[in-house]
Amino acid sequence: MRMENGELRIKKIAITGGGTGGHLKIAKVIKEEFNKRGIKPIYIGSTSGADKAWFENDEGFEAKYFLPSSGVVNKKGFGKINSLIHILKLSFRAKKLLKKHNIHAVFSVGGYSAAPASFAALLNFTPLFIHEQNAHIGSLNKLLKPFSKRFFNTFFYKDPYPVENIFFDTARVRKELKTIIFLGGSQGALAINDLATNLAPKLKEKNIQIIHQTGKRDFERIKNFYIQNKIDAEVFDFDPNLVQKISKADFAISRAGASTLFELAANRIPALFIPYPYAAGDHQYYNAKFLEDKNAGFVIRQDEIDIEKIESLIFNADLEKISQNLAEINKKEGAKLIVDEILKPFVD
Ligand SMILES: CC(=O)N[C@H]1[C@@H](OP(=O)(O)OP(=O)(O)OC[C@H]2O[C@@H](n3ccc(=O)[nH]c3=O)[C@H](O)[C@@H]2O)O[C@H](CO)[C@@H](O)[C@@H]1O
Repeated sequence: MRMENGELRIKKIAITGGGTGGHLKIAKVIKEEFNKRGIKPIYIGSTSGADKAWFENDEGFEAKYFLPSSGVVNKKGFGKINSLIHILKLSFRAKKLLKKHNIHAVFSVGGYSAAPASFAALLNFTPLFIHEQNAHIGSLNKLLKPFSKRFFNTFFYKDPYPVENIFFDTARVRKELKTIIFLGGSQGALAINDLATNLAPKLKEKNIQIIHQTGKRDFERIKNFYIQNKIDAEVFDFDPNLVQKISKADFAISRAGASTLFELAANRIPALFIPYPYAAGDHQYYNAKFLEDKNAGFVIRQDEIDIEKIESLIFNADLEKISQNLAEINKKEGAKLIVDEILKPFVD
């Protein structure tokens, strides 16, 4: 396992977890950092959620496994007990996979999809590294935290949040509002879509360009709205190259999922966050509050949306000041630091 002649000889890593885009994005960025170092990790995710869609055809992994794991948090009574037994069985399956690939470290991004391989790591005495994305610790991460070798988090421990370097490389200080972008997170958000359509006439009047990510469910409705109202807008459901859209904009109105939030911060684009109200522990609100407290963004709860107030905020915000303050929120090389830490025992 040790390094010989300055070279890392054995480095077998498993990445686990997913469910939604926010978790999967971390898994992807970390995988790419391992790939840069000539390491192809294995991936252990779930058949539920978006894991397969993101990684099934990803050649950056040596092998991919999708186990039938699902959440236990919202279940009660026998349902909960059955789910726990099911996870235990899957953990033994994952344990065999870790053995088969001779895995030296497991990196988890959390979520139900991470449960089997994380428990398997503990059963095998394999070091477990956890990345918690949010300002409120998820239930699986809370349970596993005391057993983890390292627990990464930007809000509590100031670890840089791993985002693709391109968000930093295309960053610029915003000074004037010419283009606005609406973002609903990996699945889109009806509340953000409705807010956008309410603001659109005023934005048109002020000659402000609109970019709008709708999510799949609401794409047709929103596209038709802009056509019917003769408002020019760049509308899309999901674009894997989101940075290209964000970097063109001068202000964002967005859900407060952690990956989106730190990508926006890296690009130094001022944002108004409308947190998803049902996120566990209200974590999207606390994610956004972290920025607002540093004068690096705004947060308004979904049930407190007031169009006039929001118009006034958008048109009067000191974009330059916020954009400058955003420089302190996230630092480049978040993925590099995590991978360095995971590989540390194998480097002299
Ligand atoms: C409802 C809910 O609980 N959502 C959680 C979920 O959010 P969600 O899955 O929406 O995740 P985030 O907002 O954190 O990230 C979305 C990711 O998808 C990417 N993207 C999005 C749109 C697009 O068109 N193209 C694209 O590539 C973004 O660049 C970003 O990297 O995981 C996050 C990370 O744990 C949490 O903070 C969120 O609270």
